[in-house]
Amino acid sequence: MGELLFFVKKLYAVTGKKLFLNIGSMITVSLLDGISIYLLVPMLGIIGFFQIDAAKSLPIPGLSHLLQNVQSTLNLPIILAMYVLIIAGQALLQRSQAIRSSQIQQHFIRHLRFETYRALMQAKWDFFLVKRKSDFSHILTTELARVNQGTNMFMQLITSAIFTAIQIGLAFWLSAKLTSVILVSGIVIFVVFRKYVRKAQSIGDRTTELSQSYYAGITEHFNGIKDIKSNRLEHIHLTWFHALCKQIEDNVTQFIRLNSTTQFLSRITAAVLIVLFIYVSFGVFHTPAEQMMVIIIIFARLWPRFSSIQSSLETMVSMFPAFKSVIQLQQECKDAQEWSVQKDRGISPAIPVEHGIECRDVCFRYSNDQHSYALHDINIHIPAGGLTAIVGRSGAGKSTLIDILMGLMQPESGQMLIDGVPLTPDKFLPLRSSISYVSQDPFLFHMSIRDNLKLVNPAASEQEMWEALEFSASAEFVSKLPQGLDTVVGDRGVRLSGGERQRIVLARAILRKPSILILDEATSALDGENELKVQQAIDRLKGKMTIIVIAHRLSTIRGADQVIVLDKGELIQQGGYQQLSQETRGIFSKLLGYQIEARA
Ligand SMILES: Nc1ncnc2c1ncn2[C@@H]1O[C@H](COP(=O)(O)OP(=O)(O)OP(=O)(O)O)[C@@H](O)[C@H]1O
Repeated sequence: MGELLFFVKKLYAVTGKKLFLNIGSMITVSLLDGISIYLLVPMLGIIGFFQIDAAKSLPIPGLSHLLQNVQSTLNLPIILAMYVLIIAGQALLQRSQAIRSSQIQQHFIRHLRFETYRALMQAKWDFFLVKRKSDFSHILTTELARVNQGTNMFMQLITSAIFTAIQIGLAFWLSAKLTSVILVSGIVIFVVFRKYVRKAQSIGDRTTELSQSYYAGITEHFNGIKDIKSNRLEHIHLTWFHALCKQIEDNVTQFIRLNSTTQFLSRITAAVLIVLFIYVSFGVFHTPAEQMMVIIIIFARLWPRFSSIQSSLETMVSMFPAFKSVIQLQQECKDAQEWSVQKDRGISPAIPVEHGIECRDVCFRYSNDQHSYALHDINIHIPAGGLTAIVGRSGAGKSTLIDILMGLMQPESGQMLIDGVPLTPDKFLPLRSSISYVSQDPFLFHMSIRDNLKLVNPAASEQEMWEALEFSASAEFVSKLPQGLDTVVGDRGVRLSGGERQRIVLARAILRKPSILILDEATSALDGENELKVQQAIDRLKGKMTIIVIAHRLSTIRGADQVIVLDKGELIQQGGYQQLSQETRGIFSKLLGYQIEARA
């Protein structure tokens, strides 16, 4: 019940007055429907089906008088025409109400979809480190589709509920005793059927679990398809997939079985009730035939609504877990929102770095229950306009340091300063506006090279794009592609080699004209010749921007103004390339020695 209320509140918050307007038109449609049934009485009276004493048979103040007048003053064609007019008016209203219902539903889903996506986009980087990405896709697709279906059911439910309430009201007016009998039976059935609604909700919970596993599984498998195929792991994944599909099938069958059971029970109950009803009306209450007929017509139309209310309720309730997971994700994202996102409207003015970036006593752990620190007591100064290289063994903390330098994560203690001014969370986004970052695993979108480049600088001219490609030693290979700049690179850039992909991403980073360029193993996939070209181009950038490079191949950082050596999260050496290579006891010269040995 709490969930239903929360859902309705949210629906109202998003759709506002439209929801009430729709309910108003539902009431009108139902009233017209009732009137059209009442018109049957004078119609049948005129035809001579039975003799009507409206005052006795339809004891509704005003209406009986009106019907008697109608019967005595109007002839059959006019009553028939009125009937058609009312039905046509009702159909017209029903049409616009159906459209409005769908608009409300679509507006609500669009809102939820956008709100969720925006919340995700505005969440901090650490949030993504602890979450499964497939869960986001799952919520944004499957779960929202279920919420859509549930909202549709909700609209149907209120239509049916209003229709039922009005028809019951009319019938009550006509015969309070008979209607009470039916109403009490209806309420008893509803209470008895409540356990089916609860069961529907638990099936809904299971649906969420299963489809989450399905999404996570297939996303992971297709991300690792090369490993699966090359290591002959297909059968393991097929077995998993087969078992999960079977569970999904069983779960759906269980829901259908439940739904059909309630439908079945409801039909049987309807038949028993009608029989009882006729017996009680004739035998006990001696109800007049025409009044009986109107009540029977009303209930014959009403009962399917009763069962559809039950069915809609089950479907709607089975969608609540999906709604809950959408709202829960939104809340988690809001709790993890970027510090400065409220003030930032997408385009933050870049922070110019004139003197340098400094880390003062920076400590960082990925989680509070970890003993070891990924970074411990880091004190460094990165001069503006210079080339700083960060080196160290695998797991030393290089990428973590870069993430902190980019304001993606906040130090647990200590602080970062830009030109001597502490970097507060409200400056994280402006700082990132001045950075171009190329990761270890460069990412290209499934579009043309041109579109990939223009992503960061939509106004870039043809010449600027070719200059950036020239910088990253990719102009030659791009010009040889059959479609040149318009070549589509495939999913994540799969149609290019690793080295080509890296070079395009590098061109994209340069095209942004950043004041800080961060390269995390950005030339690792290049051959010697291209790496040298890129190296020389980076050296030429010195003085124009602040460059920070993470490199495993130490030969690529010979031109660095400063080398920072990390080990197990600690800063263990800092200085010029030549200076560190001569400190024979230091880790840097050891690492250098291993690499010379490996090449020999
Ligand atoms: N998301 C994470 N959650 C928990 N621990 C992490 C996470 N990412 C990194 N670590 C840990 O933090 C430490 C530093 O990792 P980091 O990725 O910064 O090292 P690195 O020097 O960049 O390594 P590599 O050269 O292999 O990329 C490692 O011990 C690593 O296991």
